[in-house]
Amino acid sequence: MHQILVADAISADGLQPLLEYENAILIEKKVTDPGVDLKNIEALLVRSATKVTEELLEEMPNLKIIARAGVGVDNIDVNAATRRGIIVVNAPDGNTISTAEHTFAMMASLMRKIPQAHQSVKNLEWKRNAFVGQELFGKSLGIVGLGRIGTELAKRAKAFGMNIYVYDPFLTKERAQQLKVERCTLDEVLRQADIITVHTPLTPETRGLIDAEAIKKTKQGVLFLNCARGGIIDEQALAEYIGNGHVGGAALDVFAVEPPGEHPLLKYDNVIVTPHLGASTKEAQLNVATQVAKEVRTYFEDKPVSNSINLPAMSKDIYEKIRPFHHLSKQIGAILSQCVRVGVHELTITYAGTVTELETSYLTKALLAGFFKDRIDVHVNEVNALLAAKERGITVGEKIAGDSFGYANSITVVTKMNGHQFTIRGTYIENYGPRIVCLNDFNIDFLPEGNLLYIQHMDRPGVIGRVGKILGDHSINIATMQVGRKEIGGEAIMILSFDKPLEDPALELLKTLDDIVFITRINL
Ligand SMILES: NC(=O)C1=CN([C@@H]2O[C@H](COP(=O)(O)OP(=O)(O)OC[C@H]3O[C@@H](n4cnc5c(N)ncnc54)[C@H](O)[C@@H]3O)[C@@H](O)[C@H]2O)C=CC1
Ligand SMILES: O=C(O)C(=O)COP(=O)(O)O
Repeated sequence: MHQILVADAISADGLQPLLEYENAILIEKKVTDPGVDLKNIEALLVRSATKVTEELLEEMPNLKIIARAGVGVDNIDVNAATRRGIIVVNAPDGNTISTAEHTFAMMASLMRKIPQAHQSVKNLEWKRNAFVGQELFGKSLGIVGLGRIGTELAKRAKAFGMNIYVYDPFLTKERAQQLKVERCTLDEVLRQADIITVHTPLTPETRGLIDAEAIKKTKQGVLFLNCARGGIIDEQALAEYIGNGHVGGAALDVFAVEPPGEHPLLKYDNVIVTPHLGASTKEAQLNVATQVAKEVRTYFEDKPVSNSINLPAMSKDIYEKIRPFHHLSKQIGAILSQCVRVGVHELTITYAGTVTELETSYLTKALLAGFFKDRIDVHVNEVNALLAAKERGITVGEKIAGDSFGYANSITVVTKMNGHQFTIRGTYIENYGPRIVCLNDFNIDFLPEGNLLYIQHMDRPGVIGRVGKILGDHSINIATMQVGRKEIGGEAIMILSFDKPLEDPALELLKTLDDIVFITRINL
């Protein structure tokens, strides 16, 4: 049973895919609640409230997947999760419309002083002259970050007759033309806009993007909106420029520290605020909860997740195509690891034939995961495989080649260690399955599954018979046997498979046989 901790307020309706999943138990508690057995939790579902720190991950050794029911993952230490092989997924588009609408509502409220007027009437006042506002029509809106939310906001602002100036280093000219927005530098946005709104993620690059220097460049009376993340606009600088009258007001849904407590910005009448409500609609919460619940279930059903922050995205169709090669790559890695029981410093993986049409970097990671499994005590998967290799000083190279050795496809790994090298090649044959077709430069053909024995021996009469006798004496039934050699009388290999694992006594006796050069069990 997979234990899933729902640590923040996530829509119960949206969690249906997990509630209906017979292999999961849902625990709705905060990570700090007494009695939560963090050690056994395999999936953690959060919004922005729970801070998923390295310290928390330390306490969760069985955690496999963190699902963020929303967009921003700045509350999650993604690097620490990646190092531990924990997949991080989010729900990137479930709350786009809600957040764009909220930003628009904040902008309109700020321009027409609705919250202040509302409070005044509630206070039994009727001050019509105190709340004279401004029209949105004809004003310049500066958007910093034209992603999903920025784009939806731009469309709505266009409909209200606003002129849109955008700063987004990743925005192409074509996209800007299509959306009828003006592509600018940050300085141009700062100088031209009547209202400036930020819609970037919070990253080291965007933290303090709008600081005192930036605010100094804006028009007198400019208005600021932040419905993205606290900290993108420097709060101290904003408070200073509202205080000196240069900035005409601000609408804030987010703060650097939430809740903000006694914050200097809260004392100004021309600052309107909401408690991080951008995504708080029934629709958005249902969307994001459903998205992450499906992702977690998909993960536990051993299928590819779609919205991972630390894994490549893959559609179901692509996954179906890559699946046999993914399995083959893992098996190649595992065979390699069991054949080469010394430290390696280089792995070069060459893909040829039909497999090159697929995402080979994903296969490389799977191969490394197979290689590190049972070799190191850290759980290695596609998420942290490259990091694990780097940390251990293993250079991983990936090549695409034209020659697939007569097969429709091939994956060849050349491993280098202490002046030696070891080569393994596999292929996937449609309607037949995965095959290892070369091992240590010997051509061979075996199915990479089950309990195998790899023997390298001198090609002399009687060797196979003596091996068979020892196995027979130990009541070990040989299921399959493949042999290969380079030349008559030279070295040869045999790969045997058994119905059950080969026990030590038989292996030790086999090692004593003359003409055996190398022998190792391979358990897959
Ligand atoms: N208030 C709330 O409840 C919500 C807040 N958010 C916040 O809004 C942010 C944006 O969400 P989406 O639009 O869905 O993300 P997105 O990834 O679609 O868009 C982000 C945009 O920012 C741009 N960008 C990145 N670095 C930049 C930089 N240095 N300068 C200018 N532009 C830069 C990117 O090119 C991209 O176009 C999220 O990261 C999240 O923090 C999201 C949902 C709800
Ligand atoms: O999706 C986001 O990035 C948000 O900021 C929404 O946060 P929330 O899930 O409402 O805590």
